[in-house]
Amino acid sequence: MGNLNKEIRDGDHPDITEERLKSTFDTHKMAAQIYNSQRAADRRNEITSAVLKIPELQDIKPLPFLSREEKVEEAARKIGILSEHLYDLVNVNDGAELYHLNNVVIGGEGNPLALHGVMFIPVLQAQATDEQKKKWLYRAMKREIIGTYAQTEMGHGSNLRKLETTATYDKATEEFVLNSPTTTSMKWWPGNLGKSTNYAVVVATLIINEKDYGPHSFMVQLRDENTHKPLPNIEVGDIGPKMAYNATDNGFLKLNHLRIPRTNMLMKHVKVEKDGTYIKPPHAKMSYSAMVHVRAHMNNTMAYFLASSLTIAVRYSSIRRQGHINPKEPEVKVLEYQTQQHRLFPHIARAYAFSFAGAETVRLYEKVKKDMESGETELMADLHALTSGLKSVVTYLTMQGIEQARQSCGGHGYSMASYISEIYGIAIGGCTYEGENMVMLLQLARYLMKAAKAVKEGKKVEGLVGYLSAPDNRHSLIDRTPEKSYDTYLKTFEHIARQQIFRAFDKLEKMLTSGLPHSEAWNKCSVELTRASRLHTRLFIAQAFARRVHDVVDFHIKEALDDLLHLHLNYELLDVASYALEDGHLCGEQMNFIRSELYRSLGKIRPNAVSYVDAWELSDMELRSVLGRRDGHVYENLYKWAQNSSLNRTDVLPVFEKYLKPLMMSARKNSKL
Ligand SMILES: CCCCCCCC(=O)SCCNC(=O)CCNC(=O)[C@H](O)C(C)(C)COP(=O)(O)OP(=O)(O)OC[C@H]1O[C@@H](n2cnc3c(N)ncnc32)[C@H](O)[C@@H]1OP(=O)(O)O
Ligand SMILES: Cc1cc2nc3c(=O)[nH]c(=O)nc-3n(C[C@H](O)[C@H](O)[C@H](O)COP(=O)(O)OP(=O)(O)OC[C@H]3O[C@@H](n4cnc5c(N)ncnc54)[C@H](O)[C@@H]3O)c2cc1C
Repeated sequence: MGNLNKEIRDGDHPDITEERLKSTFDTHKMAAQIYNSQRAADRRNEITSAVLKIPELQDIKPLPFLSREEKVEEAARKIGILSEHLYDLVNVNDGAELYHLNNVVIGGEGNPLALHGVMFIPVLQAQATDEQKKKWLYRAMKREIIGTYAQTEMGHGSNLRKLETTATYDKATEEFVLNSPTTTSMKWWPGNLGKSTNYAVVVATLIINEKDYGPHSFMVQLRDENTHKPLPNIEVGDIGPKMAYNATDNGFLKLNHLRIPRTNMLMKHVKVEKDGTYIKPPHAKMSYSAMVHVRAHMNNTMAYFLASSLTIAVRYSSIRRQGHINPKEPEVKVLEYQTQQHRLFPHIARAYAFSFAGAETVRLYEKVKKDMESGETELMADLHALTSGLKSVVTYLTMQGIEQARQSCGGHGYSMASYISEIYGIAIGGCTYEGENMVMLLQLARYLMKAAKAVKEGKKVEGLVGYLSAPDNRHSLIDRTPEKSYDTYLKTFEHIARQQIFRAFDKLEKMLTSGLPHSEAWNKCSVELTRASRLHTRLFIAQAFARRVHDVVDFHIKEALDDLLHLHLNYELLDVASYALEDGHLCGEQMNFIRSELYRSLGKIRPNAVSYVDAWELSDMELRSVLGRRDGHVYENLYKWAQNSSLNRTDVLPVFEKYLKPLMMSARKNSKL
């Protein structure tokens, strides 16, 4: 039998090989859990190997040394090569493979086709009629045209009902007139809008006969297909540098009474007839499908960002030696410190948990998408609630985990050589895009309040909120009864979420009964409401993790995942325990038990720590991190990496003659006086 950890190679740093030799599970079989099938895990590695053989696809130099213009150019250069050879070189079959290919070749900082794939194509697939698909979708899929999704404006992103861009129907010419009447009505933020795209699905407020019908989607050609020059009545450009994600040209767009044909409104579900008659869609929010699409996939992208940072931090912690635990022995790997383990391991468990919760969410999304094609909309509310909560909780916890990973690398974590700060910058955009986190938690809260009301009225609720009408124990049974598949833990999470949901509900009801208008009462309860949403979502994540572990067949994989689940449940419960202590559901003695289980878990995870992150099978090319190198040879490569600094091109910089020398000369002259 070969090594269980598949990353072991001759010549690697002995400290990291020592870690890998301790693995109790086959890392490639674990990858099959993370990526949902052995075939998917195999394909990732095949694609990585194919890319490594193509010299033009390698980074010209480490990305942190490129200027913004160079980053934009480098991403476009690679997209060009990739598009030419997508099928013959690497034979990409589906969205997951394409995503992986992009991560390896280009990375997370963006590329000219990012929004084209993430939103433009999905919105056409979901909302264009067959005729419109023939006109735009097939051209888009062949990359004859490049598009984006232009919804957010300078003045409004969260409140879509107040978008200022108007699409006014002109019955006489059978056209819509698209207009940005104010500075704040300019589209602001859409990815790749600035310089790359020549088409956009523009979301604008539909006006027919002076009546406001709310946001609708329109296809707009922005630039000439040959010269790429903006078309008349269109002003378009880049919004400038951002805290990260700078290979992407997020843009602005001003439309000046631009006329487009009536048939440019996406009309699969909703219609404006020639005479201006408006035909409603089967569900009022069907046009929000592109956002739901991205939200449904965000758990997996966040899991990936978190796992990338942890791979870097855990590998580095296994070769970084500093300080002693036993003064008579050599300096230890920093991974031996319990504080380091406590800082990193719970986030490893979260990365796995997000991936498993993500797989369930994508399954539900695919079902709803199929239903919607035939006009069936029953599960849309469930999906919206689930994805709203998950996008908020997962992005926030990912942000925490990446920052802990960075700090766990000490000083070198702060260098771009770690690349963690770039990953952080890219990932935390997710707290804002696709719905600001608080706004989305409040969307879930609407759903939870409806369910709570139904339960109070004696109705039985089912599905994601079924636990609200299930029997509850007054006291948690953790450490009070033999544990069966973490049942006592999951019931405790249920209790905590249920209590908070009803607490928020009662508070809201009390205010409403006192005569406060609903919107004011809602605002005064909104912190409690967002807490309810977070607890409900964290329960779902824990349940999804437990369901996955339950379904695993391979003994060693199951055992290793079970260890992570054990850590996850104890760590997360401690994080939210105050809710259960408040009403005596948990007592101090049980808290001690949970804490000691957490510490025991850290010890159990420790020998497999490197293997848990190796199982994500993230190649050096995609990690782009000196600290996270697979071979563990960090120090000599840190020195090599610094040689790329343009400041090192000469020993003496011009600023010396210009500013520093005069400064010192004058100081010396003054001291001689
Ligand atoms: C690689 C990196 C890629 C990055 C890509 C980033 C791209 C982007 O960011 S694109 C822009 C994303 N923008 C957003 O997400 C905007 C966020 N805002 C919204 O989605 C909406 O304004 C929202 C949902 C908050 C409120 O919508 P609004 O139409 O005012 O509805 P609202 O009055 O609150 O709710 C009405 C009902 O519709 C329901 N509803 C809202 N959205 C949906 C939906 N998508 N599906 C089903 N039901 C929905 C609500 O639950 C509510 O139901 P109920 O009345 O039963 O409680
Ligand atoms: C990296 C990145 C990429 C993006 N890509 C695109 C794109 O491709 N296409 C596109 O159209 N857009 C894009 N966006 C825009 C993005 O979708 C919006 O910025 C986002 O939806 C948040 O809206 P906002 O900026 O209006 O925030 P605001 O709503 O102004 O948020 C400011 C504060 O107000 C609070 N707030 C607002 N409303 C409420 C409320 N009802 N209740 C309680 N609190 C509230 C928020 O919680 C937040 O704290 C992108 C943004 C980023 C950062």
